[in-house]
Amino acid sequence: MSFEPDITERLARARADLRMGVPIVLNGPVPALVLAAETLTQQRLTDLLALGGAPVLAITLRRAQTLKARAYDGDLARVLLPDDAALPWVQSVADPADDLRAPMKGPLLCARGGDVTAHRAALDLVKSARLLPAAVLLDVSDGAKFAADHGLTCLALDQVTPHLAQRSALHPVISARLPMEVSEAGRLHIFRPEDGGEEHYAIEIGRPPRSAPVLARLHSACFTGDLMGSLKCDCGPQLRAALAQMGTEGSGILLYMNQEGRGIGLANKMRAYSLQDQGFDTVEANHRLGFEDDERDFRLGADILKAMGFTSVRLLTNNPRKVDMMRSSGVEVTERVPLKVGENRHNTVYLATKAAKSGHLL
Ligand SMILES: Nc1nc2c(ncn2[C@@H]2O[C@H](COP(=O)(O)OP(=O)(O)OP(=O)(O)O)[C@@H](O)[C@H]2O)c(=O)[nH]1
Ligand SMILES: [Zn+2]
Repeated sequence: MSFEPDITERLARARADLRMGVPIVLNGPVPALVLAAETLTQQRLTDLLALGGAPVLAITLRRAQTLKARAYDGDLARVLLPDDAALPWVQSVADPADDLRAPMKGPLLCARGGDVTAHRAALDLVKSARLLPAAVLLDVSDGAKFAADHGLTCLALDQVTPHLAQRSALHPVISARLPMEVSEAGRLHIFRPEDGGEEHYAIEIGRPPRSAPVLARLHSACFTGDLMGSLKCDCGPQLRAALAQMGTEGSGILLYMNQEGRGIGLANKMRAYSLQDQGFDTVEANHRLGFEDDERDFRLGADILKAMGFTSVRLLTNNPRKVDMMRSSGVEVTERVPLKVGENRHNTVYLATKAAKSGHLL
């Protein structure tokens, strides 16, 4: 029946459920009930514990390393919930906010052996829902029946896993003229992903010929820097300098990617800022939260360029990963154009950390 949602649509629904604190069921060889740790309530935790069995809190290897929990599963760990687990226990394993003030009393006991496909998919899902990367899972005997009885979204794990590994296709929605301070010949293009995720934008300055390398900037959203004039990073000045250079040259493409906080979302970026207030640097803060230092998929930017007919760029960046990713995605980078602006006394350490730990060019 054509009205039935396909796996892409069901995954979007599952992300929305997890963000609202509603459980989902991942139906594989060992069906599992899944709840995002961040949006778990005491009532749902109590109900989950009443089901019996051995619930676990899945966390990433990064978070496990901070907590000194044994990650027997390589990229993740399954921390066993104590019988009397209450919500604050789940929150303090998932969220590093109080790591220093009230360190977890260990040791945390972790499951080993068995299949972790559901746990891995659950972590992918909560990450893509822009929540903390931690999820509570409980094995249930009949996943489809459990989901139907409780009105929950039920996903077949053998469809979920290959789907999460792919990136979503982006489709052009609309474009319109946008006269701007840097150039009156501006045009804004909107691209929408199929997976229900955030839209990305391309700002075209002038009418760059598709046959020659275009001056291009792959810019990740930074609400604090781009809009609020934050001095903690260099994003706002980089955005304005890139547009100004395109205006001066008379043509260019600025891709404004809604990958806030290097792909972890604004709420998680603010969690990282709060950890930075406790003395951790930008990379350590991401790791303590359970993220990699950079969770962005730059290939989306290459997808937009190609959709617009560009095959070759002069890329405004100090980040060699952006250059590498463009090239491996089939977009030629004829030149890396450095973008050194916006250093101030608040972001000197941030910029030095990116150079030392993330390979940014000074
Ligand atoms: N997680 C996290 N994200 C941050 C922090 N500071 C800035 N960001 C984000 O970092 C990203 C910076 O994006 P870009 O300026 O496009 O990328 P870049 O890797 O610095 O590379 P170039 O500017 O091209 O050299 C934005 O998404 C910001 O929101 C931080 O301390 N933690
Ligand atoms: Zn920024």
